[in-house]
Amino acid sequence: MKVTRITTYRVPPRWMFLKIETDEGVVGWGEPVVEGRARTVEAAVHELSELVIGQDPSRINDLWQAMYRGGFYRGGAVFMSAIAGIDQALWDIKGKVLNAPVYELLGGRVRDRMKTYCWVGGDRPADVIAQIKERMTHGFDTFKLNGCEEMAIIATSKAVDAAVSRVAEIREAFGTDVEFGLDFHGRVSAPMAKVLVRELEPYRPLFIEEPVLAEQAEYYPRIAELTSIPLAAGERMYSRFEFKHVLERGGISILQPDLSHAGGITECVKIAAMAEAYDVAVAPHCPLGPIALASCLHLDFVSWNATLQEQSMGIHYNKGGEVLDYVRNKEALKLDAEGYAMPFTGPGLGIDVNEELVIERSRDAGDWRNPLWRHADGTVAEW
Ligand SMILES: O=C(O)C(=O)C[C@@H](O)[C@H](O)CO
Ligand SMILES: [Mg+2]
Repeated sequence: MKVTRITTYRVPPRWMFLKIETDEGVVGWGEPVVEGRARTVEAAVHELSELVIGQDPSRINDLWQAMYRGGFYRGGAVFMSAIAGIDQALWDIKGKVLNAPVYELLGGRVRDRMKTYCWVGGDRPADVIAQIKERMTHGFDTFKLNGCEEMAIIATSKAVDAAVSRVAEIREAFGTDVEFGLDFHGRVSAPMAKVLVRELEPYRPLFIEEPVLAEQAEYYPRIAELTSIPLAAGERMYSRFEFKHVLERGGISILQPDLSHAGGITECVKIAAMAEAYDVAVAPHCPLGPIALASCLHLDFVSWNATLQEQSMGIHYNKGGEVLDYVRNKEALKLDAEGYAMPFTGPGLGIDVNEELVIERSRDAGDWRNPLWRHADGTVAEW
């Protein structure tokens, strides 16, 4: 079998799907994207396709190494997201050829179902109590929200109080009937992270995500020394070679590799295994579409230390498109009454992509951008 063509489709709300065709008619789908830089990743995919077209799609490991090492420069959000989408599609093809779900090809399931969580609140966390109540009617009991709005490098007590009181309200309203992660989203400086983790400690959030920016990773162990709240990070790290430093330094209890940013299934399964050796959990990051989510779930089903799966159904970013829109076999991503995902039964990634709708929606995909925030003094603020 040979790869004959790689096609990319930018689609609403802010995703990109990739289709790999072969000379034997087997097709695989992937989801490469850097949110807000879809066209850049699209260009990277088509440059990398020179290494894939004409090749045997079954040789995923060799194709991965060629894409990663073959261009001299490596790593980073764009290249690793492009590789991720191609990798996902190659696994999809392999599973279809061998008539097995990807998790079977990776050694079979360690669990019967996978716990998921959903977002509440938006860029600026608001209405979280009402949204938690609403999501609980659908069986969710685990949530994530942004921990704060813009946060100055040395923030005011008012800004700290706003972050803490929101969490206090959640505990006041739901007690321990709910669990929730707080996403600092890289908005919090190292000095303010020390303040916030101490103030938040009494409310026991399930985890604090991106307590500081990934480029401040040396602070993870220092912040971890100040709190018992598990720290989580990973959505802006892109390969084993970045995650290894985090594991060696310590401080992070939950790694959150993104299957559409960190080199795909091939790379993230290795990251999950590395994390297990350090007694660190994995909770794959996934604010994206159905193919990304399916890729995460195949990793979850074979990783003993997978603890939670982010899924973006109803996330505040999904304007103009929802996770199940592009999926014919919507039942494959149906969550049970307690918010768990079930093992796929179909071959490959287990997602039957509605290609007609993808093509139609790709004609007017728009170019999603995250907002550029600024502090009151006009300086750029971390979004
Ligand atoms: O889901 C998360 O944890 C996020 O931090 C969302 C962020 O990754 C946006 O997707 C960036 O566009
Ligand atoms: Mg996040």
